[in-house]
Amino acid sequence: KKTSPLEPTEWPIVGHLPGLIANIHHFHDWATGVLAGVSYNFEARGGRTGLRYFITCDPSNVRHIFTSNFANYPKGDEFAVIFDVLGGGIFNADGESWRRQRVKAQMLMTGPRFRSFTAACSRDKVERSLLPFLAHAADEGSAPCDLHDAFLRLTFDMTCALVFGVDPGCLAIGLPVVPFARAMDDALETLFLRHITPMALWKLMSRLEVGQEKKMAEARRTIDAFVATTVAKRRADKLEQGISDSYDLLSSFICHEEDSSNNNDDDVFLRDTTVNLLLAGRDTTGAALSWFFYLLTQNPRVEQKLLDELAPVASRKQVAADDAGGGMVTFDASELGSLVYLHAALCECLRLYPSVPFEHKAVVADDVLPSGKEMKAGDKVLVFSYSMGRMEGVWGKDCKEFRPERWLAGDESAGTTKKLRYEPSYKFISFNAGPRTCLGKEMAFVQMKVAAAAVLWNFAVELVPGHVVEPKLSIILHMKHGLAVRVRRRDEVARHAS
Ligand code: HEM
Repeated sequence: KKTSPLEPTEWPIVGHLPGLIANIHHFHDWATGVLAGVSYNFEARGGRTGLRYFITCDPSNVRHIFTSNFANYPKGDEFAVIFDVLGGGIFNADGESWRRQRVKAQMLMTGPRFRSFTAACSRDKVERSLLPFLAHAADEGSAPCDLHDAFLRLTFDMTCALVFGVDPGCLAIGLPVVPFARAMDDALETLFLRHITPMALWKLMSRLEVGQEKKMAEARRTIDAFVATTVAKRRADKLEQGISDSYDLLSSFICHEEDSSNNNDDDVFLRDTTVNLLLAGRDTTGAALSWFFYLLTQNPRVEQKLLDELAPVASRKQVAADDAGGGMVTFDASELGSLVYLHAALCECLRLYPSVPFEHKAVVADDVLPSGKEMKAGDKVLVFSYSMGRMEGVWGKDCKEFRPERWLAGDESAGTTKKLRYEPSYKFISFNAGPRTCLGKEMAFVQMKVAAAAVLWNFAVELVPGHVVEPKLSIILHMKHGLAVRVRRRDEVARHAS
């Protein structure tokens, strides 16, 4: 069966699976084409395998699911089983457990103390690790470097420092293999495959520890061991010296523990919370930075406009940087807060390449969506953020172009200062929408701005000719083949022309 030419054929017994398998190598773009061809809504059926999802990228449905009828669309038990590595942490939780975790995490993450810790950590890590790493790559001459890997290492170190209070040093020169970081990558890859493999099959593979599930089992052991060691160390710190001066989230959670006799339950809570926060913070921000620089290599006009915007801030700092000997400039988050074009360019990047390309929801009670689709209790919904950012009906005819200007209101030529245009979250869903909106959005912008501004100002980045950049199949929008680039110091190229 097929109702439109862009829709995959539905076969007896196996449903849409042959179409999915044939297009899995370019899954996100294929799914976007299908959704565009069927008015943004599609029911994917896996025939007798039992797989069935209602897939949507329709803003009116998104608004309904994430906000207006939020209580009817939790994450659901089945997804908690798929994402078992996250335990009962905030990403997996629903109802009262989710609400309590959210309140606690929000209290710790939005306070001024943690905010300034985030800003200081980000700047410090960029100055002490990212810039020296890129300087080393630039001095090496013609050898390409993988900027995607570098950004993931950077954000892993940054997030570990914020969450655990330890810097694993992933971005040290020589790029050491860090088993914990590798384990997180393996886990994410498996989580995607579990969405498209019948549950009975992947559960059997998991029990037998074969195939991809073998990797998952090993990853889980590595993650659990790392967290257990770190929690034990932080507890020991607390006993020995008190850790009230530490700003990282783990220390804050330990300080807020109500009953110190209940260490076992607390350890499970701390394990789940920290793994969730690490996943939330590391991969999302690292992936976004990678796509941002990929887009800049393809759009020199935007790159120049960003340099123009940075120039007045940088010129105040250049002398100090030259005096210090290195000649490289780093920026504080407070200096970048007013740069609207930088903010717009990051939003535009996340519109085209949302770090979380799809979201999942379950249906509690029968309901009718604004598109007219009847949902039954127990149904599963996938909301495709990647596709939503590329729909003409949502973003206009130029929706595939990288054009930060779409985020700006006001006309400089007419004397009005540019300011950011508000886009509702049910249309720009990259940070989720409604009560479950990303808790780290502000923190993510701080990290991205500090890293992006420093790299942009100090280095010219060029994509290695012929290198193919495309998304990887994962629940986070990583790059399948990395981002192979050559970097040069800006003072060796014509510096900041305008
Ligand atoms: C560019 C960077 C980021 C993007 C695009 C992003 C996006 C998202 C999205 C789409 C969700 C919803 C996920 C889901 O429910 O399945 C989410 C949730 C969340 N994010 Fe972020 N995020 C980013 C950075 C961060 C950072 C740095 C943190 C801090 C550690 C963070 C903390 C969280 C938390 C705690 C939630 C769960 C909220 C809840 O369920 O109530 N995020 N984020």
